[in-house]
Formats: sequence, structure tokens, C-alpha cells
Amino acid sequence: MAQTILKTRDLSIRFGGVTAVDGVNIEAAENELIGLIGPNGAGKTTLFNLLTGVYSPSEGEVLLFDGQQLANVNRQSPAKRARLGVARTFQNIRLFESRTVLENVMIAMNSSTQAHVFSSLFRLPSFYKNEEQLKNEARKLLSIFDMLEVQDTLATNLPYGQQRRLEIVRALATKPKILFLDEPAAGMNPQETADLTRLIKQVQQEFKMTIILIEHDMNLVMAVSERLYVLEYGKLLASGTPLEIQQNADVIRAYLGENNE
Ligand SMILES: Nc1ncnc2c1ncn2[C@@H]1O[C@H](COP(=O)(O)OP(=O)(O)OP(=O)(O)O)[C@@H](O)[C@H]1O
Repeated sequence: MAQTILKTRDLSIRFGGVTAVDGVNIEAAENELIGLIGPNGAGKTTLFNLLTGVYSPSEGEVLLFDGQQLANVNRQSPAKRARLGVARTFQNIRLFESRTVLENVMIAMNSSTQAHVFSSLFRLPSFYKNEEQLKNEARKLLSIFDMLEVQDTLATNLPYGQQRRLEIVRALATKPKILFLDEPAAGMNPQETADLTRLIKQVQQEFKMTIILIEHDMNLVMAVSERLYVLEYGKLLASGTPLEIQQNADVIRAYLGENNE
């Protein structure tokens, strides 16, 4: 059995009168690819925010595997969780716009290697060695994403689809154990979405990490996910394989209801 590396217990958060996430129990194993779907406002991004430490729950627990056991991380900041191997992308792109593509990736790598700060401050020989190593690693990642040619382009000058891809490269650069992708295909054209579908599968196979993705593009999410969770009004409506979810009467109702509005 694969090790469980993320788990929630009766996780809830309230904003005033709204219970955005309501008693949710989910889990993810090492190297699993999980889709998180649900109608608009179902609580998907809020659940990501609880898992990555942006919010503290009103009730319940978030547990992450720390190498030995599943430990409660309710009080751990996003930075601490990042050190446990959590990385994410956001619905709205957050790049360093006036830095090049390569620099964007290197900055992300740097933030995950604390020791580097000291040697870079004093420009020690190890700084230059590290610098070369980082560049090489960054270029390797960029080449997987077919972005080597644009390594010296300013992030702000990239077409939209490539900016989204760069966001994923940056998250990968921190060498995460769990990668959270929040609507990675949002705003992409069909060709870009097809490329992304292939890339997500490739990344999971090559980097052996757990990926959890929120996605409204059903073709993408059904093609890549091994298992899906469906949220509605903050509650878990269903979970299962893509086929089970497509045939689930409650899920069909939730989606048809949304389309009929
Ligand atoms: N910081 C907040 N303060 C108040 N209400 C919030 C906050 N964050 C989320 N909500 C509410 O919680 C509910 C769930 O929102 P959330 O953004 O998590 O849904 P979602 O499933 O990600 O939606 P979408 O698919 O449209 O991105 C919504 O009713 C939203 O208005």
C-alpha cells in the first residue's frame, strides 16, 4: 500500500454565515494524481487554502506526512508547509513579471535552499558553483516544458499559456512532494490545454509526486486523474474513479443544476 501523505479530518471553515468547507474528509497517497471538481463556489479553492496553510480551519485537522508519520499541521504557516514539500499554483498568475523566465525558476529554487542565502550574501566560491548548478537544473526543467527557447524572455512578455506553464515549472522547482494546481488550464486554448494534459501526466511520472488539481475542463481532469473528489456547497458530494464519477447520479444532478441556472 502506498503511504498516505495528506489527510483531512472533518475539516471546516466558516466565513461569517457561510460554511465554505464543511466537514470534509479526503486523503492522498504518495504519487497519486487527484482531481478536485465541483460547481462554482463549491469550496475548492478554500479547501486548497486550508491544505496549504493560507487559512486555519474553524474545525477539524489537516495532516501531512513528515517522513515518519501523519502530523497535524493546523498551526503551520504556508512557508513551513512548503518545507514539508507543499507547492502550489494560483488561479491568477503570480510571476515576477520583470524577471526573465530563467530567473523566475531560479528564484523559486533558491527559496527552497536556505543555506544558499549566506553564500550569496558574501559571494563565496560556493555561490558561483551553486549559481551554475541552479541554472542547469532550471534549464532542465524548462526543457521538459518546451520553454528553453524563451529562457531569457521577460515573464511579462510570454503568451498567456506559457505564463501558466511557467507557474507550474516554478512550483516544481521547489521539489515538492505534493503539488496543488488551481485551474491550470484556465484561459488556455484547446491546443494549450491538450499540451498541458500531456505535461501533467509526464510530470507525475518523471518526478514521482502527488498532484491534486482543481479544474473545470472536464476533458483534462478526467484524462489525468486517477481519483476524483467532488465538492458541492462545501461538502464532499462524491469520490471515485473518473468513470464512477461520470456515472454518479448526484454528480450529474449537481452539474446539470448548474447548467440550468
Ligand atoms: N475569504 C473569504 N471570505 C468570505 N467568503 C469566502 C472567502 N473565501 C471564500 N468564500 C466563500 O466560500 C465559498 C467557496 O468559495 P471558493 O472560492 O472556495 O469556491 P470554488 O469552488 O473554488 O469556486 P470557483 O470554481 O468559482 O473558483 C463561496 O461562497 C465564497 O464566496
